[in-house]
Amino acid sequence: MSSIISHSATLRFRLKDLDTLPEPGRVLMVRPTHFSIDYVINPHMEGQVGKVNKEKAMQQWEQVRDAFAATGKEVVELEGGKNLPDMVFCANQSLPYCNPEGGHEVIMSIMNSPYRQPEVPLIADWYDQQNYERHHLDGEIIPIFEGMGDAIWHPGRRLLWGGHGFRTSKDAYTFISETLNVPVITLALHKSHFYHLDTCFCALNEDSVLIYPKAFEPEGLRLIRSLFKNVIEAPEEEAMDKFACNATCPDGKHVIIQKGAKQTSKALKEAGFEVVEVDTSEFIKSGGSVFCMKLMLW
Ligand SMILES: NC(=O)NCCC[C@H](N)C(=O)O
Repeated sequence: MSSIISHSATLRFRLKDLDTLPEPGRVLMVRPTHFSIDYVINPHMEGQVGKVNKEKAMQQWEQVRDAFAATGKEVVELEGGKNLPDMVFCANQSLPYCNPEGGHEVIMSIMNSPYRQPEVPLIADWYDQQNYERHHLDGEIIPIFEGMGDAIWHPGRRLLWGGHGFRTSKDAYTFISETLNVPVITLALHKSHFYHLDTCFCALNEDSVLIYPKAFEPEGLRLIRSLFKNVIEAPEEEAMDKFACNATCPDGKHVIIQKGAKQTSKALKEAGFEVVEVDTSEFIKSGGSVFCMKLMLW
């Protein structure tokens, strides 16, 4: 069922009308060997050029990797490309999918920044080794799409949430919806600190989502509230400084999140989740945390 839904008035299905989507069993991570801040392409990077502590970043990355492994997921490690300091944020170069026949497909990104564009062919090579069917957007028509930074699967259902405004053009979702045969709910982003959907929206399980509400337009909030029964809200300072909404719930139960997001962690615990705190402070300097540092796949 392909369709684009941008207004709650045109939402014609309930979650249980949609086919189920299996839980991803694997986690891809790119080692931060070449991670650094060499340029500024989002507001979090301002004043941070040259300020990454590389040894600390490696330790933090290993802690995140171990947290995913502890949930029982298979972690696949890739080496980052030389001179590609942002490749560690491997949520961004692609959108993988497991189709109803169990086949593996992927939509490759068109990165907004020329600094990051060479990351995509390296990740595409990896998908070829994994026998994924690759799809590419027509760059003449769709200028930008940043993979799972903006396009996030609804846990357990064949439904995609698609952020747009800063790093992804809304038109990308027409191609994605038709190619993968899934409905896409589009969400406009309008605050530059929340430039990817994954900075303000974390789908936890089929019924629950963690959001920073002010990053959305009223219509986007209506759509989110129409499909998630439990909407947990992160306060501004935790969403902004602790990247609280850039958490990941890989199994519907554990939430891996930047440490120190106290109110968010409390709300998650009250909602029945097990909170696993990690420190990603070196990566937050670049505008990313747990969610961006990995890619869930099948
Ligand atoms: N939010 C994400 O999905 N990724 C973080 C990307 C950080 C990187 N410095 C960038 O601005 O592209």
